[in-house]
Amino acid sequence: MKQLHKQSSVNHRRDEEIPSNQTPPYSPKSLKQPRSLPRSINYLFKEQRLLFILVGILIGSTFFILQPTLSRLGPTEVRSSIPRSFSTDTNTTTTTATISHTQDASGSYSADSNKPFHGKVGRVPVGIGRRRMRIVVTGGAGFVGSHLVDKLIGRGDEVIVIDNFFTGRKENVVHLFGNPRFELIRHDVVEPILLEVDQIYHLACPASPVHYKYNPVKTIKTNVMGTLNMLGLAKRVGARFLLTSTSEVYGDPLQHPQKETYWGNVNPIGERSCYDEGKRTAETLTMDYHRGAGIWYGWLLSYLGFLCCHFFSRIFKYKVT
Ligand SMILES: O=C(O)[C@H]1O[C@H](OP(=O)(O)OP(=O)(O)OC[C@H]2O[C@@H](n3ccc(=O)[nH]c3=O)[C@H](O)[C@@H]2O)[C@H](O)[C@@H](O)[C@@H]1O
Repeated sequence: MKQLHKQSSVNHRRDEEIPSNQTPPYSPKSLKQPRSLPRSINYLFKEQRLLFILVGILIGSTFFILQPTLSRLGPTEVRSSIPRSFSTDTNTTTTTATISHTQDASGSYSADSNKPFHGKVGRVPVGIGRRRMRIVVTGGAGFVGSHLVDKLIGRGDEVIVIDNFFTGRKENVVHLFGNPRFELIRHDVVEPILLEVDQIYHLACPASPVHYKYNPVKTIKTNVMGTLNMLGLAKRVGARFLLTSTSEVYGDPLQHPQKETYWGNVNPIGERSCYDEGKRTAETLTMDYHRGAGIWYGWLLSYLGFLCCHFFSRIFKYKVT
């Protein structure tokens, strides 16, 4: 303690030794006289100053002309090298969309490389575009879901994907990692989740017979409890809701093609019922929430047609009330 005290007193003395008049006394600058015009022009022409100014202007303009192009190539808008095709007609109440893909024997997908990507990412000036929406897509890492997510991100919305990766793959959405408008949550829809969103696209469900028959009880649980949870969320936060149903809800139909007024020819106890009846119940729940809670809803029926073992196309019929 004593030593410290000594040290501080020494420092104090040193401070005292510093001469107080080190900084020169303040002397106000004499006021500058405004330059005359010929002198300014002379100044510009000396030492090639005008040339340097012109070169500077040229570099600046080149940067601002090229900047929009460069930003489109930036990391946030980097698109998958896989071209995708998805078109919707939002001006009418009926929307059709087609997706063409090839599927390899292992069940992994790659898009038809001849198809151009129509979902152009354009720059919308601030204040002109519509309000950005926050959308949750369940099953967004799956085949249909990942294309839907691309479309939504492409039009400028924020997307939260919820998926338990039962059949979905991170590879389907990996090109969106790092995009500030994209989030991925590993979550099973049979458990409730609370998110603040404007719209819910509910796609989570094993879709192929191999997968939905693997654990039939889980399949129907996903359809019933998962849909209930998502409808509950929609009611709570006032979100619009879209359910992906299936043409399988008609069972073994006696009508071809099936109209939405047709109720089907179904088997509630067969091996496929976990999927068919699960989707039927999901439709029932959606309509009941719509009637009871006034949720705006839509549904998407998918018709799967195998053209050959490695190629298939799907046509979706989307009806919004
Ligand atoms: O053809 C149809 O009718 C089906 O089309 C799509 O299914 P799809 O994209 O073809 O199938 P997957 O690629 O297997 O995608 C389903 C997604 O749901 C996810 N999932 C599945 C099951 C589950 O319990 N939770 C869950 O998040 C899977 O991991 C996967 O990402 C829809 O997602 C299904 O709801 C619809 O029944």
